[in-house]
Amino acid sequence: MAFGDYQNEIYFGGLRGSVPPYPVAFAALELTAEAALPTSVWSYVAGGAGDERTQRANVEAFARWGIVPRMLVGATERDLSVDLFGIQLPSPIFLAPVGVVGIAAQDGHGDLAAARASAATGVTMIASTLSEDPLEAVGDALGETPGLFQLYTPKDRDLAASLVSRAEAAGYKAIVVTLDTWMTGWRPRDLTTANFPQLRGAALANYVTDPVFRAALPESSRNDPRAIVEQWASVFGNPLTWADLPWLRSLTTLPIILKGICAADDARRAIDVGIDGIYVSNHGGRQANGGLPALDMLPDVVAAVAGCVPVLFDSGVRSGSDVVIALAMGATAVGIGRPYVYGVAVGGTAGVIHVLRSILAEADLLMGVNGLPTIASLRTADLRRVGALSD
Ligand SMILES: Cc1cc2nc3c(=O)[nH]c(=O)nc-3n(C[C@H](O)[C@H](O)[C@H](O)COP(=O)(O)O)c2cc1C
Ligand SMILES: CCCCCCC(=O)C(=O)O
Repeated sequence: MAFGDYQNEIYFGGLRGSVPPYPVAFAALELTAEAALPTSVWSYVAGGAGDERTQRANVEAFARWGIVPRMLVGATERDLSVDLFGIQLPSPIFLAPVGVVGIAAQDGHGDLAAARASAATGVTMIASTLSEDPLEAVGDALGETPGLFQLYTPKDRDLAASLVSRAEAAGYKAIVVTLDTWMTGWRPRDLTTANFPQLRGAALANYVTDPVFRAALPESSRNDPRAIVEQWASVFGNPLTWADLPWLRSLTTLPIILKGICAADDARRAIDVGIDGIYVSNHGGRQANGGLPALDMLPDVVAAVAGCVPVLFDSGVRSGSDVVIALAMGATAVGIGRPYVYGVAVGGTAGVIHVLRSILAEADLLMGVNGLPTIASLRTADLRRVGALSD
């Protein structure tokens, strides 16, 4: 079934009198998710760093780019598949790693909801270190869909090695190392609601199930939530440097992707030391305020990488048209972050499936009407900047 067929399901469902169960437009989804969540949870997932200007700029950046449509192509069949490390993925989108996502789910199992949606749609998921279900359970829920594991590298190297080897054993296909969040940025909404301590305790399943983590706790404290959170706080957040990369590389034969690389020089240097993939992201504006929109940093990185390794991208993607623009700029695959969290909030697994299918349907239909039926054709599309940065 073509991704765009989801449009027909919604139309004909509407004709039969059954309205779509979840909002289709992103703005409506956002409002519904906000209404469904307690204020402190909403503030955490929707909020960002500082006055959130970078977060807003991430979204607005997409509106400054447009594709020149091509006619008489007869793009009745579209192929949105991409290759990632030799794995053929049916679509070019993936679920970005979202920690603590369980707090947005009615049943607390947001990671499992996302993994089941990944299994149902074939959309790859990057499972966060900070999950409420152990990475093995999340991996099982992915079914046949390949998953990637995101590593928040702990200070304890043995614990890092243990997490990576568990991810390997659970069948994850790559390790995504996040570089930009070894400490949290200045997040006024969280500081105002003072909810961070409660959030921290909610997503430590990968730690409490880890033999290295458990061994570091006195036996009498292994089931004590306070001791677990304290132990976690003492190991979380290794401010990695270039000198750590050979060690990271030595942990696994799986491909390693670095998340948060936005400078061309950093991308080149990472490839020189054997990194297998670059992930352009500013963490959705949650870490550094006042920075450039992530999309505006993508072209330089794509040019620097020059096709040597895949370039993943996220931050600000809200629709199928955003996906198409990022692909036309050279991203290999495009990450969906907050929209899928809102899907969890409004409908659990079904909500995430709806969000993913809506984004894919829009991308598919857009490629058809623009006469750009494949990802390869998108790469050669005439993409024009339509406004200045200060618009
Ligand atoms: C609630 C929340 C939790 C996140 N947790 C993680 C995480 O555990 N690991 C990580 O690498 N990125 C994390 N991110 C960042 C996302 O992977 C992604 O970079 C970001 O959501 C993209 O921005 P957007 O959602 O505005 O499109 C998180 C984002 C949100 C919204
Ligand atoms: C103490 C660090 C917690 C990070 C939580 C997950 C995340 O990446 C986020 O953006 O929030």
